[in-house]
Amino acid sequence: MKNIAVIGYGVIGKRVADAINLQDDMKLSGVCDIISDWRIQNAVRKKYDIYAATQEAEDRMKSEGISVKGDMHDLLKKSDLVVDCTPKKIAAQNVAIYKEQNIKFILHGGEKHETTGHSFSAENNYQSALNLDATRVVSCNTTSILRTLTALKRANLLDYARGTLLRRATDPWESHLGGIMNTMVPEKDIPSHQGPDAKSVDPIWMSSLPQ
Ligand SMILES: NC(=O)C1=CN([C@@H]2O[C@H](COP(=O)(O)OP(=O)(O)OC[C@H]3O[C@@H](n4cnc5c(N)ncnc54)[C@H](OP(=O)(O)O)[C@@H]3O)[C@@H](O)[C@H]2O)C=CC1
Ligand SMILES: O=C(OP(=O)(O)O)[C@H](O)COP(=O)(O)O
Repeated sequence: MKNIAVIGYGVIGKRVADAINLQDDMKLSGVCDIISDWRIQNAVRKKYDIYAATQEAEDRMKSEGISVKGDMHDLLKKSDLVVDCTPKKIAAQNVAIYKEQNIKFILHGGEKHETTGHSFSAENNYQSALNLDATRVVSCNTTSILRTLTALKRANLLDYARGTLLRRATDPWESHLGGIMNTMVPEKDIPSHQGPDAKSVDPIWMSSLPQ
Protein backbone atom coordinates (compact mmCIF):
# COMPACT_ATOMS: atom_id res chain seq x y z
CA MET A 1 0.00 0.00 0.00
CA LYS A 2 1.45 3.37 -1.03
CA ASN A 3 0.53 6.60 0.72
CA ILE A 4 -0.10 9.38 -1.79
CA ALA A 5 -0.37 13.10 -0.99
CA VAL A 6 -2.18 15.64 -3.15
CA ILE A 7 -0.93 19.22 -3.02
CA GLY A 8 -3.47 21.66 -4.50
CA TYR A 9 -7.12 20.60 -4.33
CA GLY A 10 -8.43 22.48 -7.36
CA VAL A 11 -9.85 21.40 -10.73
CA ILE A 12 -7.25 18.64 -11.18
CA GLY A 13 -6.34 17.89 -7.54
CA LYS A 14 -9.88 17.00 -6.50
CA ARG A 15 -10.07 14.49 -9.35
CA VAL A 16 -6.65 13.01 -8.56
CA ALA A 17 -7.63 12.64 -4.89
CA ASP A 18 -10.83 10.78 -5.80
CA ALA A 19 -8.92 8.54 -8.23
CA ILE A 20 -6.33 7.65 -5.58
CA ASN A 21 -9.12 6.86 -3.18
CA LEU A 22 -10.51 4.29 -5.62
CA GLN A 23 -7.26 2.29 -5.97
CA ASP A 24 -6.72 -0.92 -4.00
CA ASP A 25 -2.98 -0.38 -3.60
CA MET A 26 -2.98 3.33 -2.72
CA LYS A 27 -4.10 5.36 0.25
CA LEU A 28 -4.78 9.10 0.08
CA SER A 29 -2.59 10.37 2.92
CA GLY A 30 -4.15 13.83 2.70
CA VAL A 31 -4.73 16.95 0.66
CA CYS A 32 -2.88 20.21 1.19
CA ASP A 33 -4.03 23.62 -0.03
CA ILE A 34 -4.28 27.30 0.84
CA ILE A 35 -8.03 27.63 0.23
CA SER A 36 -10.70 27.70 2.95
CA ASP A 37 -13.82 28.14 0.79
CA TRP A 38 -16.40 25.76 -0.78
CA ARG A 39 -13.70 23.98 -2.77
CA ILE A 40 -11.95 22.51 0.26
CA GLN A 41 -15.35 21.80 1.87
CA ASN A 42 -15.69 19.02 -0.72
CA ALA A 43 -12.64 17.37 0.83
CA VAL A 44 -14.08 17.87 4.32
CA ARG A 45 -17.31 16.18 3.20
CA LYS A 46 -15.34 13.25 1.78
CA LYS A 47 -13.48 12.95 5.12
CA TYR A 48 -10.05 13.49 3.53
CA ASP A 49 -7.28 14.59 5.91
CA ILE A 50 -6.60 18.28 5.29
CA TYR A 51 -3.26 20.04 5.58
CA ALA A 52 -2.48 23.73 5.19
CA ALA A 53 0.35 24.89 2.93
CA THR A 54 0.96 28.08 4.93
CA GLN A 55 0.34 29.39 8.43
CA GLU A 56 -2.11 31.97 7.06
CA ALA A 57 -4.01 29.22 5.27
CA GLU A 58 -4.15 27.19 8.46
CA ASP A 59 -5.55 30.18 10.37
CA ARG A 60 -8.19 30.79 7.69
CA MET A 61 -9.15 27.12 7.53
CA LYS A 62 -9.51 26.93 11.30
CA SER A 63 -11.63 30.09 11.35
CA GLU A 64 -13.96 28.31 8.87
CA GLY A 65 -14.20 25.34 11.24
CA ILE A 66 -11.99 23.05 9.15
CA SER A 67 -9.95 20.52 11.12
CA VAL A 68 -6.31 20.88 9.99
CA LYS A 69 -4.00 17.89 10.49
CA GLY A 70 -0.76 19.81 10.00
CA ASP A 71 1.36 21.54 7.36
CA MET A 72 2.76 20.35 4.05
CA HIS A 73 5.90 18.92 5.66
CA ASP A 74 3.78 16.85 8.06
CA LEU A 75 1.86 15.45 5.08
CA LEU A 76 5.01 14.66 3.11
CA LYS A 77 6.48 12.78 6.08
CA LYS A 78 3.62 10.28 5.97
CA SER A 79 3.61 9.91 2.18
CA ASP A 80 5.52 7.79 -0.37
CA LEU A 81 4.65 9.98 -3.34
CA VAL A 82 3.22 13.43 -3.92
CA VAL A 83 1.00 14.56 -6.79
CA ASP A 84 1.39 18.32 -7.06
CA CYS A 85 -1.73 19.88 -8.57
CA THR A 86 -1.02 23.50 -7.68
CA PRO A 87 -1.28 26.23 -10.35
CA LYS A 88 1.50 26.52 -12.92
CA LYS A 89 4.87 27.69 -11.57
CA ILE A 90 3.93 26.93 -7.93
CA ALA A 91 4.64 23.22 -8.36
CA ALA A 92 8.07 23.98 -9.83
CA GLN A 93 8.88 25.92 -6.65
CA ASN A 94 7.89 22.91 -4.53
CA VAL A 95 10.33 20.60 -6.34
CA ALA A 96 13.24 21.64 -4.08
CA ILE A 97 11.19 20.58 -1.03
CA TYR A 98 10.32 17.20 -2.57
CA LYS A 99 13.96 16.53 -3.44
CA GLU A 100 15.10 17.58 0.03
CA GLN A 101 12.57 15.20 1.59
CA ASN A 102 13.57 12.49 -0.90
CA ILE A 103 9.99 11.90 -1.95
CA LYS A 104 8.86 10.92 -5.46
CA PHE A 105 6.67 13.50 -7.20
CA ILE A 106 4.32 13.98 -10.13
CA LEU A 107 3.71 17.43 -11.63
CA HIS A 108 1.26 18.61 -14.29
CA GLY A 109 1.21 20.30 -17.66
CA GLY A 110 1.58 23.80 -16.29
CA GLU A 111 5.24 23.06 -15.55
CA LYS A 112 8.04 22.73 -18.09
CA HIS A 113 9.47 19.37 -19.20
CA GLU A 114 12.85 20.31 -17.72
CA THR A 115 11.36 20.46 -14.22
CA THR A 116 11.19 16.66 -14.08
CA GLY A 117 13.13 15.54 -17.18
CA HIS A 118 10.28 13.12 -18.02
CA SER A 119 6.87 13.90 -19.50
CA PHE A 120 4.18 11.27 -19.26
CA SER A 121 1.23 10.07 -21.29
CA ALA A 122 0.21 6.49 -20.44
CA GLU A 123 -0.39 5.25 -23.96
CA ASN A 124 3.00 6.45 -25.13
CA ASN A 125 5.58 5.96 -22.43
CA TYR A 126 4.22 4.16 -19.37
CA GLN A 127 7.24 1.81 -19.31
CA SER A 128 9.82 4.58 -19.27
CA ALA A 129 8.19 6.11 -16.18
CA LEU A 130 8.66 3.00 -14.03
CA ASN A 131 10.95 3.59 -11.03
CA LEU A 132 11.58 7.25 -11.88
CA ASP A 133 11.72 9.76 -9.04
CA ALA A 134 9.60 12.29 -10.92
CA THR A 135 7.45 12.83 -13.97
CA ARG A 136 5.09 15.43 -15.43
CA VAL A 137 1.65 14.53 -16.75
CA VAL A 138 1.20 16.68 -19.84
CA SER A 139 -1.87 18.84 -20.28
CA CYS A 140 -5.21 17.67 -21.64
CA ASN A 141 -4.51 19.46 -24.93
CA THR A 142 -1.08 17.89 -25.40
CA THR A 143 -2.61 14.50 -24.54
CA SER A 144 -5.26 14.98 -27.24
CA ILE A 145 -2.51 15.58 -29.82
CA LEU A 146 -0.61 12.50 -28.66
CA ARG A 147 -3.68 10.26 -28.74
CA THR A 148 -4.70 11.42 -32.21
CA LEU A 149 -1.24 11.19 -33.79
CA THR A 150 -0.35 7.92 -32.05
CA ALA A 151 -3.48 6.25 -33.44
CA LEU A 152 -2.67 7.52 -36.93
CA LYS A 153 0.97 6.51 -36.66
CA ARG A 154 0.10 2.98 -35.49
CA ALA A 155 -2.23 2.63 -38.46
CA ASN A 156 0.66 3.74 -40.68
CA LEU A 157 -1.35 6.75 -41.79
CA LEU A 158 0.97 9.49 -40.60
CA ASP A 159 3.72 11.18 -42.58
CA TYR A 160 3.64 14.56 -40.92
CA ALA A 161 1.20 16.61 -38.91
CA ARG A 162 0.19 20.23 -38.81
CA GLY A 163 -2.71 20.96 -36.53
CA THR A 164 -4.86 23.75 -35.19
CA LEU A 165 -6.17 23.25 -31.70
CA LEU A 166 -9.54 24.84 -30.97
CA ARG A 167 -10.17 25.02 -27.27
CA ARG A 168 -13.91 25.44 -26.73
CA ALA A 169 -13.98 25.48 -22.94
CA THR A 170 -11.94 26.74 -20.05
CA ASP A 171 -12.15 26.94 -16.31
CA PRO A 172 -14.63 29.86 -16.03
CA TRP A 173 -12.52 31.91 -13.64
CA GLU A 174 -9.58 31.72 -16.10
CA SER A 175 -11.47 32.67 -19.27
CA HIS A 176 -9.70 36.05 -19.33
CA LEU A 177 -6.31 34.28 -19.63
CA GLY A 178 -6.74 33.15 -23.24
CA GLY A 179 -8.15 29.75 -22.34
CA ILE A 180 -10.53 29.51 -25.30
CA MET A 181 -7.67 29.81 -27.74
CA ASN A 182 -8.29 29.81 -31.49
CA THR A 183 -12.03 30.00 -30.98
CA MET A 184 -12.62 33.51 -29.74
CA VAL A 185 -9.03 34.40 -28.84
CA PRO A 186 -6.32 33.49 -31.37
CA GLU A 187 -3.11 31.89 -30.13
CA LYS A 188 -0.45 34.55 -30.62
CA ASP A 189 2.62 32.30 -30.85
CA ILE A 190 3.14 29.58 -33.46
CA PRO A 191 3.87 26.81 -32.73
CA SER A 192 1.86 26.83 -29.54
CA HIS A 193 3.59 24.98 -26.72
CA GLN A 194 1.51 21.81 -27.12
CA GLY A 195 3.33 20.57 -30.27
CA PRO A 196 6.83 20.65 -28.76
CA ASP A 197 5.26 19.35 -25.55
CA ALA A 198 3.97 16.26 -27.39
CA LYS A 199 7.48 15.64 -28.66
CA SER A 200 8.82 15.76 -25.12
CA VAL A 201 6.64 12.73 -24.27
CA ASP A 202 7.73 10.65 -27.20
CA PRO A 203 10.82 12.05 -28.86
CA ILE A 204 11.43 8.99 -31.05
CA TRP A 205 7.89 8.67 -32.39
CA MET A 206 7.46 12.37 -32.85
CA SER A 207 10.95 13.40 -33.95
CA SER A 208 10.16 13.05 -37.63
CA LEU A 209 7.22 15.41 -37.38
CA PRO A 210 7.63 19.11 -38.07
CA GLN A 211 6.26 21.28 -35.28
N1 LIG B 1 -7.74 22.93 -15.28
C1 LIG B 1 -7.51 22.08 -16.29
O1 LIG B 1 -8.40 21.82 -17.13
C2 LIG B 1 -6.19 21.41 -16.40
C3 LIG B 1 -5.09 21.77 -15.64
N2 LIG B 1 -3.89 21.12 -15.81
C4 LIG B 1 -2.70 21.45 -15.02
O2 LIG B 1 -2.91 20.95 -13.68
C5 LIG B 1 -2.25 21.80 -12.73
C6 LIG B 1 -3.28 22.28 -11.73
O3 LIG B 1 -4.21 23.10 -12.41
P1 LIG B 1 -5.70 23.37 -11.89
O4 LIG B 1 -6.21 22.18 -11.15
O5 LIG B 1 -6.46 23.89 -13.04
O6 LIG B 1 -5.44 24.55 -10.84
P2 LIG B 1 -6.50 25.18 -9.80
O7 LIG B 1 -6.16 26.62 -9.70
O8 LIG B 1 -7.90 24.77 -10.12
O9 LIG B 1 -6.14 24.45 -8.42
C7 LIG B 1 -4.93 24.65 -7.75
C8 LIG B 1 -5.20 24.70 -6.26
O10 LIG B 1 -3.95 24.84 -5.57
C9 LIG B 1 -4.06 25.94 -4.66
N3 LIG B 1 -2.75 26.48 -4.34
C10 LIG B 1 -2.17 27.64 -4.78
N4 LIG B 1 -0.94 27.78 -4.23
C11 LIG B 1 -0.75 26.70 -3.44
C12 LIG B 1 0.31 26.26 -2.60
N5 LIG B 1 1.46 26.98 -2.48
N6 LIG B 1 0.18 25.11 -1.92
C13 LIG B 1 -0.95 24.37 -2.01
N7 LIG B 1 -1.99 24.72 -2.79
C14 LIG B 1 -1.90 25.87 -3.50
C15 LIG B 1 -5.01 26.89 -5.37
O11 LIG B 1 -5.51 27.86 -4.50
P3 LIG B 1 -5.89 29.33 -5.14
O12 LIG B 1 -7.06 29.08 -6.07
O13 LIG B 1 -6.23 30.17 -3.97
O14 LIG B 1 -4.65 29.78 -5.89
C16 LIG B 1 -6.07 25.91 -5.84
O15 LIG B 1 -6.95 25.52 -4.82
C17 LIG B 1 -1.57 22.91 -13.56
O16 LIG B 1 -0.26 22.51 -13.84
C18 LIG B 1 -2.42 22.95 -14.84
O17 LIG B 1 -1.71 23.48 -15.93
C19 LIG B 1 -3.80 20.07 -16.67
C20 LIG B 1 -4.87 19.66 -17.42
C21 LIG B 1 -6.12 20.33 -17.37
O1 LIG C 1 -6.26 24.45 -18.50
C1 LIG C 1 -5.13 23.96 -18.39
O2 LIG C 1 -4.16 24.47 -17.65
P1 LIG C 1 -4.22 25.92 -16.99
O3 LIG C 1 -5.37 25.88 -16.03
O4 LIG C 1 -2.87 26.03 -16.31
O5 LIG C 1 -4.39 26.91 -18.13
C2 LIG C 1 -4.77 22.72 -19.15
O6 LIG C 1 -3.65 22.13 -18.56
C3 LIG C 1 -4.45 23.07 -20.57
O7 LIG C 1 -3.15 23.52 -20.59
P2 LIG C 1 -2.37 23.81 -21.96
O8 LIG C 1 -2.76 25.18 -22.42
O9 LIG C 1 -0.97 23.75 -21.48
O10 LIG C 1 -2.68 22.74 -22.95
